[in-house]
Amino acid sequence: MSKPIVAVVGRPNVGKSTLFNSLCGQQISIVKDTPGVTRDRIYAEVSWLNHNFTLIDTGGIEPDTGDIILSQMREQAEIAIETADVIIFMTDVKQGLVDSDSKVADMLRRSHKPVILVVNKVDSFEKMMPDVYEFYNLGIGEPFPISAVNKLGFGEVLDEVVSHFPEGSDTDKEDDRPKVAIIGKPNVGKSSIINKLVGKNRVIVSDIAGTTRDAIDTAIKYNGKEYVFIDTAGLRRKSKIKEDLERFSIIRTVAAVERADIAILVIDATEGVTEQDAKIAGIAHERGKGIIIAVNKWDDIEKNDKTIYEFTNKIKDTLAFMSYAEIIFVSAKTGQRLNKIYELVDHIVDAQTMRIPTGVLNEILTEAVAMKQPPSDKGKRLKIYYMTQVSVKPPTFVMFVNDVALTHFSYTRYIENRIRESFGFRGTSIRFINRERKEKE
Ligand SMILES: Nc1nc2c(ncn2[C@@H]2O[C@H](COP(=O)(O)OP(=O)(O)OP(=O)(O)O)[C@@H](O)[C@H]2O)c(=O)[nH]1
Ligand SMILES: Nc1nc2c(ncn2[C@@H]2O[C@H](COP(=O)(O)OP(=O)(O)OP(=O)(O)O)[C@@H](O)[C@H]2O)c(=O)[nH]1
Repeated sequence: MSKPIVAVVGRPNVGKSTLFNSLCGQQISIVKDTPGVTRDRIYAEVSWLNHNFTLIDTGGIEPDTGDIILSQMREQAEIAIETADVIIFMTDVKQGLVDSDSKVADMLRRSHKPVILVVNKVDSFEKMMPDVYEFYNLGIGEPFPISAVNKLGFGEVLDEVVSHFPEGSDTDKEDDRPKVAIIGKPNVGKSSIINKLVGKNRVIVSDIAGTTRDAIDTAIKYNGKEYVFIDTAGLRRKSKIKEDLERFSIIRTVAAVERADIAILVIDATEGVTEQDAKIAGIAHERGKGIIIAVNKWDDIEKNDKTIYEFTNKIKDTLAFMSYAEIIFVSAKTGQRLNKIYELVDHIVDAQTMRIPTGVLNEILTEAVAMKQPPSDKGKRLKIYYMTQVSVKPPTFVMFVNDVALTHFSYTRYIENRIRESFGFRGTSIRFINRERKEKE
């Protein structure tokens, strides 16, 4: 399932943050013990009618001179054109039409992406509409007046946004080739890995159904089967601002991971695992994607018989929130163990789509509860009546309980571990939903 991406572009101070917060307010989910990029508010999930999409704020830090603003807006627009299905171009009725708006509008028009022109700070539609019409001059269509602060005009804008989504973008595709995003910090060897895997096995990529992005996808045939690799490497941005570079790389990662079943997080063996790796890994984890951690440049470090063990421990420590991830040690230079990636991808796809019969699941639950009592609070004990698997990719289980307030993260984790001991589910996260049910048994 690939969710559409909507990017917001606009000058500093036009109200992007306000729009973002008003639209996403309660919906920004902070996943427990995930190092959250969501907290930096670069992207968030939005639901409108029957559509779900990822909203991205391309705006970076605030520059202080006109020149920098323009060059920064160009970068924002480029990143939006590159990654988004629909672009919201945001302007400000109070500042009026500015020269840099026109230049960016030209860029967006040439991209042939759907662009929705939004004019913010129209706090009174009645009084300010004449000023809004001025924005027709940008030549990118009808301006939509909104007031981000007062949440006015959102319905019209969102209707317009979802009307541009590619047909069937939020339903499952008939394309059943595994889709694998290669993610990681700059310079860890993402392109080198893809290039080595390609060797002589590249096949021409046909469009992945439902996407309008000019993606850098590579289809590779291995053992008679096709795999699609989605690259986030290259395209080095010229920005001198470090925060912007990081923001852009996060946006591209979100866009790639959104379209993938599995993410390969590439780590540089010569640098070890870092907080930045954890941040990038969190993007795939939050989305419930399959995960392979590939420790690359394995040829380039000194090793003894404990090195793999020590490295594995360090990864498990820094990336404790995804202990289910598969870990491999590879070299894009020598090709060492690279072909094992296909095998792991196949296994993970199986794990992501595995369905456990309710009967078997409940045998495990009964045994788990007998071995360790559920938590209690103020004399009342949690009861788990039964559980059932409701979906796949990632495997999701509903637990019917007497009182949701009594459920506890650590006990759910305990149940998860019991389930993993029985069924593996290697390489994929699994999710639990607690649902209250009237006591009757
Ligand atoms: N009157 C009015 N003010 C608004 C509205 N939306 C935002 N503002 C104000 O405009 C200012 C800038 O808003 P932000 O949301 O921080 O703008 P931004 O585009 O995210 O700015 P950067 O973070 O610099 O890119 C704030 O003082 C907001 O309160 C609106 O609908 N009406
Ligand atoms: N020794 C060694 N060097 C490697 C290996 N893989 C990549 N490199 C080197 O690491 C550098 C970065 O490799 P790239 O493949 O460009 O890295 P990337 O992650 O695609 O980088 P960005 O485009 O910045 O995102 C290059 O100089 C490669 O030659 C490896 O397995 N062993």
